Amino acid sequence: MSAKTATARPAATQPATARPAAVSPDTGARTAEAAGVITDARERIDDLDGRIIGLVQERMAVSAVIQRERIGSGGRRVNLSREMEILGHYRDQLGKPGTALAMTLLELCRGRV
Ligand SMILES: C=C(O[C@@H]1C=C(C(=O)O)C=C[C@H]1O)C(=O)O
Repeated sequence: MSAKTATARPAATQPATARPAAVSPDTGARTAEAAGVITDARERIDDLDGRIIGLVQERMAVSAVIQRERIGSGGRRVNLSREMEILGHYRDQLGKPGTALAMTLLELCRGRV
C-alpha cells in the first residue's frame, strides 16, 4: 500500500503499520512507564504459567499412579466422592470459576467421564 493511500484514511482504519508509532503497541500502554511495568509483570506471568503447567503435569502423573493402582486392584478409574471433595476445595478457595478449573484439571488427569 502506498503512503498516499494510508494517509488518505482516518487513522483508526489505517493498517497498524501506517499509523503513528504508539509507545508500545504490544502492551497496549500509552506511556513508556506503563509499558515497562506491563512488560515486567508479563515476565512474571510467563514464569508463573510455566510453573502452573509443570504442576499440572506433575498432578497428572501422580493421579495416573493412583488410577493405575486402583484399576490394577480391580477397582474403577473414577472415584466420585474424592472428586466432589476436590471440586469443593477449589470452589471454597476460588469461587464458582474454581469449580470449572477443578473440572478441567480432573479431565486432564483422568480423561472425560
Ligand atoms: C487420583 C484419583 O483418581 C481419580 C482422579 C482424581 C484426581 O485426579 O484428583 C480424583 C478422583 C478419581 O476420579 C483418586 O482417587 O485420588
